[in-house]
Amino acid sequence: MAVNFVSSWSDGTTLPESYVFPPEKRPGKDVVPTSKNVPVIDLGKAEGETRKETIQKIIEASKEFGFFQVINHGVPRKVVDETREIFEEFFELPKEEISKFYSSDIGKKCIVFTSNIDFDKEDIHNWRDSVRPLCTPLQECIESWPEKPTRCRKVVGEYVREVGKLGSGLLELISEGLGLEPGYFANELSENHVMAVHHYPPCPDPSLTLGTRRHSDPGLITFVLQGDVPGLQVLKDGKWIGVEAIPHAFVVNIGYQLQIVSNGKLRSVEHRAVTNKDEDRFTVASFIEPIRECIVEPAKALVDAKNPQLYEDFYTPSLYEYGANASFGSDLHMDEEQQFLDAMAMDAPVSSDSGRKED
Ligand SMILES: O=C(O)CCC(=O)C(=O)O
Ligand SMILES: [Fe+2]
Repeated sequence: MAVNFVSSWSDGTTLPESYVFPPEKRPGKDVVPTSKNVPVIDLGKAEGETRKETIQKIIEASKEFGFFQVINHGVPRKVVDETREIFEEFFELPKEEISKFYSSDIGKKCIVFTSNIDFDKEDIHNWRDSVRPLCTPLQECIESWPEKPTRCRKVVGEYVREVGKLGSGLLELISEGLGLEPGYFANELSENHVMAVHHYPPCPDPSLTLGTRRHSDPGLITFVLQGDVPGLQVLKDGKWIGVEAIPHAFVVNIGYQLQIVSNGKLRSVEHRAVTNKDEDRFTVASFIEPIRECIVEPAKALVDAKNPQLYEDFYTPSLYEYGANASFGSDLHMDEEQQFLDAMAMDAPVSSDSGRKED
């Protein structure tokens, strides 16, 4: 099947109309500061005397920005470098090879898409091509991942294991920081792991389009390898700030199910990725999230007379009713996402099919 991958038709000189965002959604020509404000946290200090202080930094950053970066995170450099190389090679394979994975079936263990999973239904497209391997259960998923490049399954399998360890460790620090019992997240709340790897080819006019449109992530927590080409921007007090590209660091952000579990203490913040004129940009996102059939609710320990429960408990399939593209690992459109959070807010009218469902 011939697929409209940006990387196959773009010669870097023309921006088709269907990639031009309406004026209010475009990045425009304003220079966005690549801010050092998004905290960089040294996870090497998460043990011993500096543990408390490190946890404090994580909680503060998650409240203020919904974002932070981690260094000394324990994922070996070799695994990070090889994973990036594998995906760069993947996107360079003949398009017939990549197209074998083209599908909008989000249940498939590995799909490739361009712009978004629902490309055909979109008015405006994102300037990107993506591959989305599911990772749970890992052994079963690996068998459906690409066999080319040859080391793909082995290397990416290792990457998923390492990022899984990092995720569990960080969630443990967060649960301690929130005052929850140890292991609060070490169950079905964090059992599902999905990746989305994006290729943003050079774009003739980055002021008019976006690589990834404005969204926030629906899962629990996300880890993004940005590499050395910046492009990720975060909304802070109504303004966009750029996230500095630190090779080998992970950008971490809070998904809105963690916002709900933390009863609004931690924030899931909107972000987007801009394109650039000169360089290919590759990012590797790992989404850690609740299993598909699970009750998600504000932690009881965080609700009391002074801190009323802010969100309804909900059954995860209800989240998927907020759009065909409510597939974790892809961007939910803002209106769907806002509808979901509004419906879950305690004082909002909850539509009959959006709340918790009985078995
Ligand atoms: O590619 C990026 O910089 C961000 C990607 C992202 O936000 C996502 O996949 O949810
Ligand atoms: Fe995202």
